[in-house]
Amino acid sequence: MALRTLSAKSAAALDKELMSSGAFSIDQLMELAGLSVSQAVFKLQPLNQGKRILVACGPGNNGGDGLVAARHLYHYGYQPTMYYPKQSKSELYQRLTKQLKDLDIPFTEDFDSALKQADHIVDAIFGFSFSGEVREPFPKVIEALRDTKIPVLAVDAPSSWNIEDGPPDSGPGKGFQPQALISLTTPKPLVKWFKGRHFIGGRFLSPAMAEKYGLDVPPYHGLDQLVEIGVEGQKL
Ligand SMILES: NC(=O)C1=CN([C@@H]2O[C@H](COP(=O)(O)OP(=O)(O)OC[C@H]3O[C@@H](n4cnc5c(N)ncnc54)[C@H](O)[C@@H]3O)[C@@H](O)[C@H]2O)[C@H](O)CC1
Ligand SMILES: [K+]
Repeated sequence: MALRTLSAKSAAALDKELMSSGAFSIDQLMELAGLSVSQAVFKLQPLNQGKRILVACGPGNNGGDGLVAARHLYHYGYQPTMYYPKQSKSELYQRLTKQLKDLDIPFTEDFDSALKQADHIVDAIFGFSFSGEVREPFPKVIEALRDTKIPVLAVDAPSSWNIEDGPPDSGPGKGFQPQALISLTTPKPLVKWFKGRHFIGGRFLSPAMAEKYGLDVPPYHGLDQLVEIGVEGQKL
């Protein structure tokens, strides 16, 4: 089983195609992506080992995956706290945010204090559309993720890593190596530099679409919305 990687450009093209000829809405894709993220947290952080999950969300769809994951985590019995400093005004994000507020899930602007009270962190800041130097207000957040001893699950990419070239040589993300990563749809080239536990999620890829992009449909089992890569028989 070889899961091939997809460049940032091809990942964006596949996303677009899923939402045009594939007839999916962004809400659907994000719901399934976020559901996968929540299942990865469930595997990495059993409820009886600490329920406090700090979910750091960026301004784009990677952040949206974090918003969706937080809702599922709440329903599983976790206590999510949201850090979402650059909130999108689009209707989808307003709805996802309201759904969390209706569950009394707290939103904080004080990332450092929230970090001190977290058992696990979800890095949903930047995904495949990240480029260049990390802009405000995120440099100090990336630094904190780099330096913390609390485990971090990165969504689609460790935030601040270049999608093609991996970890940055300078800046706040230099030396950031999260404990776990969940790649959505398929891994991006940066996984070559990633050393932790690696999951694939986003269980919506059709065999025809996979073939068109030269990918394999990951070997999902039963009800699972994710598959761990690098465990026996599923080496990348
Ligand atoms: N098919 C799938 O796999 C799906 C994946 N999803 C997730 O969507 C992201 C990609 O989302 P996109 O909105 O294209 O971009 P990002 O969230 O990665 O980031 C864009 C956001 O970030 C800002 N930004 C970019 N660079 C910087 C920088 N250097 N400093 C600060 N800010 C920056 C930019 O301005 C935008 O606002 C993918 O990775 C998955 O996680 C979908 O949820 C569903 C389908
Ligand atoms: K991320």
